[in-house]
Amino acid sequence: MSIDPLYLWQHVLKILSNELNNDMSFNTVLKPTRLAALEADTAIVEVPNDFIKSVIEKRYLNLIKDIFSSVLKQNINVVINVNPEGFGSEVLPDDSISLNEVSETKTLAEDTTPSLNQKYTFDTFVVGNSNRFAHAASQAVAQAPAKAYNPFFIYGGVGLGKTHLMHAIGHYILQQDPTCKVVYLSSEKFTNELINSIRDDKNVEFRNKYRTIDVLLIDDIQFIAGKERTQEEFFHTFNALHDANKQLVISSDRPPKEIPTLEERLRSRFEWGLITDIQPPDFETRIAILQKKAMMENLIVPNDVINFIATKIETNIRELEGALIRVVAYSSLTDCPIDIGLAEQVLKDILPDGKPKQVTSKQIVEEVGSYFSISPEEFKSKKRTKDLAFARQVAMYLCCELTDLSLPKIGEEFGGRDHTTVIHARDKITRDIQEDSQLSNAVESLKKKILYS
Ligand SMILES: Nc1ncnc2c1ncn2[C@@H]1O[C@H](COP(=O)(O)OP(=O)(O)OP(=O)(O)O)[C@@H](O)[C@H]1O
Repeated sequence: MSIDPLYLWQHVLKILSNELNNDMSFNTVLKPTRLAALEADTAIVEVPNDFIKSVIEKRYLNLIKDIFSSVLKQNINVVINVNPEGFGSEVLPDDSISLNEVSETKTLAEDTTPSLNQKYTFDTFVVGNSNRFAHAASQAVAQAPAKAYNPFFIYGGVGLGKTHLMHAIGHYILQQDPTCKVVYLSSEKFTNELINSIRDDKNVEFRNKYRTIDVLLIDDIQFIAGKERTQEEFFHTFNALHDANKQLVISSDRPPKEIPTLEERLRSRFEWGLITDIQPPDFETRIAILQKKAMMENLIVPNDVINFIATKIETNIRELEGALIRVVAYSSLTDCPIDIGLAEQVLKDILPDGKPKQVTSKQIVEEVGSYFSISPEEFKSKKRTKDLAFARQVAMYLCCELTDLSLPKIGEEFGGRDHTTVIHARDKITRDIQEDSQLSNAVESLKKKILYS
């Protein structure tokens, strides 16, 4: 059995898009491409014209090679060939634009049609205990936009299906009414467009674009925390849409009240409607997701291998899918049958002996810092503001839990604090976790991030 090049290429592009942080040139240069063949150790990628070929070769070739090599666990050469056939007319014409203009090709007026992933529908979403409520609420919103719950706020850890549900809502609404103006975007893109509109003096255009739509699906809202001007603009967009009875769907990696430096007026608005969370899937749901993915992609994978993957990867559905692809791709490249031995071999580096990797205090400080929007230096500083002191205690607690460092050593890592401070932090957070389920979830997801990413 061989892996479908289309499927493999989509997977590579997804990783690439994440690596490039949704860089605007992605849609212009990298999307109109396809994997024509994967022969031995060479991937042949087809592009519509010489211009795109030269941009990819100059900017992205090494990254693409790295991604292929890591997905397929062997060195892969990548060759870019020009083949205009079958790419359609929407592709950027050859030489129509210079290399340094690539990231400027999208205008504000453009792109109000949502870029919804065709695969992210309610039909392809596997429902389990961890996401049942979020799924039911999403369906209610899709069936009665702006009537059921407005705004609708979904939160949960990385790769657990928030974007999938948002797209499913968008698809459903468009099926019922294709004239409906549905816009999906990340809060980062909203911020970038706002910045561009200020730079290009196109504020009015920006406002018109976002205040005249019927359904706004905005992903990863936590990124607007601390960005005053974006919050201000989003506040007005929110009000304009809500007042006009338009649906807002918002996602985040945490509930509104845990987003630091989010303005109170926005926080309270996010709490007007329904807030729902998605938890990591249980074992049965992980199995069901893997079986569904295998079925959708026509992959034949033995049950014991599915069980093996579902046992090993517990928290992130994106990683679950990635592991399945790796195993199938490796088997098709090496002509070896898919069995547990092969799966173990292929997934070895992401599952080191099943034991969690060695954790350092630096990693803990980085993850906790990114969660609370605090820089690593601040953890060491003498400052004791409430938020900082709390984040520091969480980081100290995690150092006690996840590293072999002694208490004095942990104190040292946090700006030379005494070991009794570390004991106090450890005991306090242990108590807080027992009393506060949201904190408990947050600490659990931080632990998983530190241990497995
Ligand atoms: N319940 C599910 N059934 C089927 N596939 C799922 C389910 N949940 C997530 N997935 C798949 O897992 C992958 C990651 O999901 P998605 O991108 O929606 O996660 P996310 O929560 O938005 O993550 P992030 O926080 O990184 O943005 C997608 O390919 C999605 O289709």
